[in-house]
Amino acid sequence: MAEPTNPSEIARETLRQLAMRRTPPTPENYLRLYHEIAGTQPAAAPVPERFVRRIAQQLPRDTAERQRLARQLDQALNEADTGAAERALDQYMASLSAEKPQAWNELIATLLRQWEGRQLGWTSARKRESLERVLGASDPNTLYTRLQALLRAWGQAPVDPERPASGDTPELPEQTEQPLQATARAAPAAPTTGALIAADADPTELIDGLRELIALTMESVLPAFLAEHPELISDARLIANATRSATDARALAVVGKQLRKFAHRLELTAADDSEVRAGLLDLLKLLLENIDQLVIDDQWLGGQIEMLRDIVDKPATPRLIDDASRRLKEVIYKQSQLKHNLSQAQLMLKEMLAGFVDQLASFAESTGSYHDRMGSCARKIAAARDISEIGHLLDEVMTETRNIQIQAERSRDDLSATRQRALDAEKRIDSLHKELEEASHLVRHDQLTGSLNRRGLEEVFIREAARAQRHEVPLCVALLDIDNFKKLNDTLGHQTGDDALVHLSRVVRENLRPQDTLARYGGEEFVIILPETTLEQAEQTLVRLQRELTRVFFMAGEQRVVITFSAGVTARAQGETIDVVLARADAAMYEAKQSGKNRVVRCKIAQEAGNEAF
Ligand SMILES: Nc1nc2c(ncn2[C@@H]2O[C@H](COP(=O)(O)OP(=O)(O)OP(=O)(O)O)[C@@H](O)[C@H]2O)c(=O)[nH]1
Repeated sequence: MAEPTNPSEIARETLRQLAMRRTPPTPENYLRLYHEIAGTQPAAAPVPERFVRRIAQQLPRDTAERQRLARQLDQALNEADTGAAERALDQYMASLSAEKPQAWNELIATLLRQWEGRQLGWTSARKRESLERVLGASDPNTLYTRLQALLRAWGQAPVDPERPASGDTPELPEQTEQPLQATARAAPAAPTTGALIAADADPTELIDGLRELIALTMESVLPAFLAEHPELISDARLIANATRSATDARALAVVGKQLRKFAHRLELTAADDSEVRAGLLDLLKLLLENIDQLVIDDQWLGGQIEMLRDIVDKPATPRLIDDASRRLKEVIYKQSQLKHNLSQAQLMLKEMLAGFVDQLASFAESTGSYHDRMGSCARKIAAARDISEIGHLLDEVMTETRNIQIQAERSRDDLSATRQRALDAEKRIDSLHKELEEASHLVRHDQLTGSLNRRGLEEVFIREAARAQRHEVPLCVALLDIDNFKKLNDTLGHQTGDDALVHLSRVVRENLRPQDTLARYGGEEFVIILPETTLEQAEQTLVRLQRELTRVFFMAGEQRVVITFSAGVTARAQGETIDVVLARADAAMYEAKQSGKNRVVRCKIAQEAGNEAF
């Protein structure tokens, strides 16, 4: 038979052969036999669509370009547009081959540069945290891309004007009236939108940036405010992860839902927290208002109560609370010592009184037995028959009388000594009571001017230095010395000199910010601690104080007296103790005196040290 040539003949022959060869008539057997008869090659089996889609989904979308091409491929497959799908796939493959090798050297150099930089919203702690997270990437490509994104975020953040890079003098506003809370919480603050998303970025980059921003906020910012709600912290972290891996619209929609739910829970939690805070504050107020009903003698607590009332009446700042707790602890310590002395003195008084009563009792006993013996002598004398018997009895009477006289004298001396000791003890108890009352107010303050004394100054300096270091902000110290104070004392009297010191402290305190501290360093020398202040601003502050002192006269009776001072200001360099800083300020103050008084001199050395002045 002639070879079948047209398709219907081949098909017929194929069916015949299947029957003759007793081959099961499956589509595969039919196809194989058909090609055998036609002498053709079977076409490659069509690839199932599901399989193609799966491959498309697995394509890495780790750059904006690859994301765009992969999306085009998805769309072409959805629309069953094979031509468009092929084109998208070709371009995708070309993007892979065109990829430059990752320039790790450049990336690391940029990392070093950006690490040193001072970007708004990116404190060192926050940088370290985000870097650690990026370093957790599972493969080098992801690591490279994430690191790139992170550095782009750092690089796009505006320069932080309050945190100088090395070599810059930071420019702070003249009166940094910023509440402390804001400063303390600056570290975990969310980066500004501009820090992650440039306005001219393409939409894909914008979405990437926004996703990263949401993830960072959930991961690093929120936990700082949710310390008491660990379950919310772990949910926030889960959402951060979900946000990072949400690459298509559906996944983003899921994240959106989670975020909405989470925001609602946050709202409820915040409302509960604020209710608790308000409740506690009310409780404290109630306690403070009624303290006199609760304790028998509230005199010793006067200072502490006043301070606590001050705190609850004003909006509290960490600095205020820190200061108050330090002062409370100190007064509590001093008072516990005084109370110990007081109870010792009271015990002594009690013992003395007991001794006094014992002595009286034994004296009464001796006089009682003397009385008995005298009675027996009298009876013996009455019964005596001759004078020799009476002489013997008289000797006995004399001896007993002398003994009782000696004993009476001794008792009198003892009693008057005991009385004196009791009076002394009473006096001591009185003075301890007074000290207890004063301890509440005077522990850290100079009694004449009410400003801090040296001890108070040292404590404030240590606290401010630590704070400045922690927040990487400058800290300045000024030493001022009243000009020609000896002359003022000599011409107007020592009392007027004292009044002048009080006047100066009042004017200075009234013209400083609440966070600044004035301390009397000794004699007519004062120290001012200026937190979060650059050297230049510190100098300006001192000049302003000088002006203020010439404006607000000191009145010595009817006489107007202008008080001036010379000052040295310096910035604290990292790690410096108060002695080192004050020695520098003192040298500058000396220079101010030498160059004509009523001046402020900035310490030159500190300017260099001030590069790291925190
Ligand atoms: N009234 C009064 N005088 C004090 C007090 N402490 C120190 N002084 C006096 O302050 C004076 C300081 O004198 P000096 O050290 O010569 O300084 P000055 O006269 O101000 O001279 P310059 O510092 O060079 O301007 C001394 O006479 C001290 O007795 C105080 O608490 N009250």
